[in-house]
Amino acid sequence: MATLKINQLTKRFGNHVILDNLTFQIEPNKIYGLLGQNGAGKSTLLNIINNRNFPTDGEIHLDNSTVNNNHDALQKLFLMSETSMYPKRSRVSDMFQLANDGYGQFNFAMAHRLTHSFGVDEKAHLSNLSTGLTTIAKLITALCVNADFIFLDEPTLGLDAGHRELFYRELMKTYEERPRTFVLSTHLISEIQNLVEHVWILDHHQFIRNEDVNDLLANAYAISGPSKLVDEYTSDLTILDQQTLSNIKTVYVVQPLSENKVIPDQIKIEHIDLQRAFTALTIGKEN
Ligand SMILES: Nc1ncnc2c1ncn2[C@@H]1O[C@H](COP(=O)(O)OP(=O)(O)OP(=O)(O)O)[C@@H](O)[C@H]1O
Repeated sequence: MATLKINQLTKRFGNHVILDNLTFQIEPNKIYGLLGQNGAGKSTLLNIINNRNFPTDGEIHLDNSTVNNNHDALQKLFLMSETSMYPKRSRVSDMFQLANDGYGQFNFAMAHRLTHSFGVDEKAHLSNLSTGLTTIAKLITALCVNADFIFLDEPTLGLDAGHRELFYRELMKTYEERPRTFVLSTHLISEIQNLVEHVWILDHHQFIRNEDVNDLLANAYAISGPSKLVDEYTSDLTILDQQTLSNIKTVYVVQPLSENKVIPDQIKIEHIDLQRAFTALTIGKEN
């Protein structure tokens, strides 16, 4: 299966740079997380990759063919986003039919099963659905469409905890049955930590991280203890974020720690999760 290659992609709105010279690959059969604060440029990036917006500079290739306005290449890509692409009077079943018309081999059996599990009426008009049910209808379409690269922009918008859990389970199930690539852009980072294999963290127009989640987390630490000892122990590290409570200081780092350095008894070093690492890497370093 082909690899998507994004080469020196820049996007400006007027004089405002949104994406600055991004080069990266999206490989087959992998689940990615695209993370970034509000306004970082995640939707813009996904829209450009999916030919719904155009880059100021740069190119996107599926192996050796350009994706821009290339029907065959675009047939392998599907974007589920907040923006509705459907006529107002569409029913849920029309979404499935359109996905079948556009991509072929829509998995209707799975879609019927999922509408039942999520409690969505296939005959319902989209305009009558709540925010959460609209998201569910779009998600079911995305999970059942016949595409090799599926991009989910805010896939859990308006979903309650039970439905989010059901979605994560169904995503894993269909991924195991028919591996393909999923890219999830979401703010619910803790919830996708165990789902995604690789993350891109978009900050200040560029990827500040483009790596496997396990590698990132293997080097993501909270180091705490008496302030003076923490300062001494971390003097050669890049502190991304810190908190002090009474005399106890906690600092956050995302980098390998030297194995040769003696850890004082009063210093505690713990691994942190993806949400905490993300906050340290983005918001933390600004404070
Ligand atoms: N058509 C447009 N014209 C001008 N500016 C735009 C346009 N679309 C997006 N922007 C700006 O580009 C920036 C990135 O927006 P984008 O929606 O891609 O961010 P995001 O990371 O998806 O944000 P969020 O997490 O809040 O959804 C924002 O500052 C936004 O205001």
